[in-house]
Amino acid sequence: MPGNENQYILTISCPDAVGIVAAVAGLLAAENLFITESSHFGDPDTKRFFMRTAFHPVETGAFGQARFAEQFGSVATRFGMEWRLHHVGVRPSFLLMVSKADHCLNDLLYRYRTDALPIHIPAIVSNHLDLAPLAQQHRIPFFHIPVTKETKADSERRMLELVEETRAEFVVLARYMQVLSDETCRALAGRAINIHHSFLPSFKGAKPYHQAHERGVKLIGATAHFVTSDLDEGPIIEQRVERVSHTTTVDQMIAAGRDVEALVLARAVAALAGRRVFLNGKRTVVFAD
Ligand SMILES: Nc1nc2c(c(=O)[nH]1)N[C@@H](CN(C=O)c1ccc(C(=O)N[C@@H](CCC(=O)O)C(=O)O)cc1)CN2
Repeated sequence: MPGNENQYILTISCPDAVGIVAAVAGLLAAENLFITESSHFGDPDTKRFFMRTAFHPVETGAFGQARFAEQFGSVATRFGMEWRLHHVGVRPSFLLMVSKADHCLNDLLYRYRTDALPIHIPAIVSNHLDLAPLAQQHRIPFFHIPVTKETKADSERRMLELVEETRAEFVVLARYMQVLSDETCRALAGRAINIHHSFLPSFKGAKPYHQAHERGVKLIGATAHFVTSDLDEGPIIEQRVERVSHTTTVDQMIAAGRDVEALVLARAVAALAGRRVFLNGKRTVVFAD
């Protein structure tokens, strides 16, 4: 089994139909490509089909992405596919956005530093200076973009410029506590995710633990979701819960929630980096790792 240098991941989504898997596998076989892992799902509601196939060329060095695109093109056209080919050796790039809370950023940076999360982090952006030292410790460029009602549009324009300049593929709101405008959400559609500190759809908004405590819940949680104009309504990628009781104070909920938020966000970033996440209307398809 070759290392990452010869591993590829093919991701496909298209209207569901008979013969898709056979056509894809047949093309890969014809190109002498060895499938190491493959997952697929057809949604009976959206009538949409999703497939993720990992493969490597049998003969090292015999594979060309241009030739693959040429050969695969006929299959893609026949089924109306949206498809992408990802080289496993190329680390996807995630621009991180934070405010003052450091637990999600700290966790992502630890996994990045220890190579548990094979990604590239070109920049950390914040509307406060509190987390600049953490970025400097990891030698990651830090950009302070304050946000007020008056500067919001310019601040978001600068953030989008940084996404372009750093060529970040994804944007992660790692407890970034400003609501992004519709325009910015459109610019980042399908490539920006947020960690919300509740088990959505319960307790949307800025203070979910206070809402949870007031409601007297017995489970708290966290949700990683795509960012859309509708606050905390985006398609869900990952969720997790933690048991609490009548004795649990709001501060204890916030403390317990930190670990849940950090884990949920790290799992969502890992799933995106592994090319296992697909948008499926208001929902997602997330293939297991
Ligand atoms: N367009 C979107 N932007 C953001 C989303 C989203 O789903 N869509 N998620 C939030 C994160 N978040 C909850 O997870 C959240 C953050 C902030 C607020 C809020 O009301 N903020 C106030 C300002 C608060 C402050 O200055 O500290 C506001 O923006 O007026 C609600 C929910 C990130 N952005």
